[in-house]
Amino acid sequence: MSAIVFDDVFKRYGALQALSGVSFCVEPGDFFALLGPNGAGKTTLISILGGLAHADAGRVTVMGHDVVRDYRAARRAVGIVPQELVFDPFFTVRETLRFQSGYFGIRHNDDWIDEILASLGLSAKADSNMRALSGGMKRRVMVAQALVHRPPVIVLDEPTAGVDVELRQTLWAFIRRLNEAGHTIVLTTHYLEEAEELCNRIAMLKEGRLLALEDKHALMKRDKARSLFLRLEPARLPAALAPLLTAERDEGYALKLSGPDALAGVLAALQADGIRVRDIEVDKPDLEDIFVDMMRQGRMD
Ligand SMILES: Nc1ncnc2c1ncn2[C@@H]1O[C@H](COP(=O)(O)OP(=O)(O)OP(=O)(O)O)[C@@H](O)[C@H]1O
Repeated sequence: MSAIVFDDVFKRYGALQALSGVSFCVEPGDFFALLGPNGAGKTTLISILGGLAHADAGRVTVMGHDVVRDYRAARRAVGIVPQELVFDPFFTVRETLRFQSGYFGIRHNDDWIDEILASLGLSAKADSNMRALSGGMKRRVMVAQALVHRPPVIVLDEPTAGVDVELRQTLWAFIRRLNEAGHTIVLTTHYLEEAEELCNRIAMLKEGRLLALEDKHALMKRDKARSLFLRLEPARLPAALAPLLTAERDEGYALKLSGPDALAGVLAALQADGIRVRDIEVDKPDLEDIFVDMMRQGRMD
């Protein structure tokens, strides 16, 4: 059984088609990234998952529970960390978390609450009022709140937007531990390096459609384009290589290669013109290059 299933999900806001038939699954134990530019429909998908919005058509399940017909069970199976800070300013941090536990019918949850507070660096703030916390601390509470009922699936909607490096590291260390303990994690992020570092599967959404969904390593291998930087002696690029030139800098030439095999052709062209290579660097594409490329092409797989 998949942890999450989105099956042909459509959602329209007035004239705007926010989701146009999105289908994909997240498997148990995945650390899954949902990427896409502003307005792609990521938050809309997550809202439907959490029962905060209804799909016009299609089906969504969490741990086998339909988010509409089996709302309560579906809701219990998932913890969602929202993008916005939503809280009651008059409660303390601990009260907020106890209240949230009560919402799920869980009593005597203080041991787990203490563990979450400690893992998120919030122990010293347990008795502070929410309104007295800094923005970063409030965001930690949002994360804690999503975890009080120990959901098997944890969804984080841009959890590190506007958050300092320290919290980012604390948060990811904790989320990683939860993933290792068997929790399924889904995150939306604009920080591609975060997705690259943490996630094992990546989906890309654009204008309400899924552009790609792949194992991270397959995705990174798929786009074989490499960039090459050469310093030459004499400093002259053979005419045959001019179409590959992307920039001249630092007394050298940056070339775009169509794949790893293209390197042999470049070297042969240099040799034919009697040009010696003084210096050579080959860059692997990172996720950001691939992402930008795919978004530009609107590639549909
Ligand atoms: N309640 C709403 N009413 C009208 N339009 C909405 C509503 N919620 C979202 N939209 C629109 O639906 C589209 C998808 O929005 P959504 O928030 O899901 O995108 P996103 O991928 O999460 O973007 P971001 O990265 O900016 O958070 C956008 O064009 C947005 O303006």
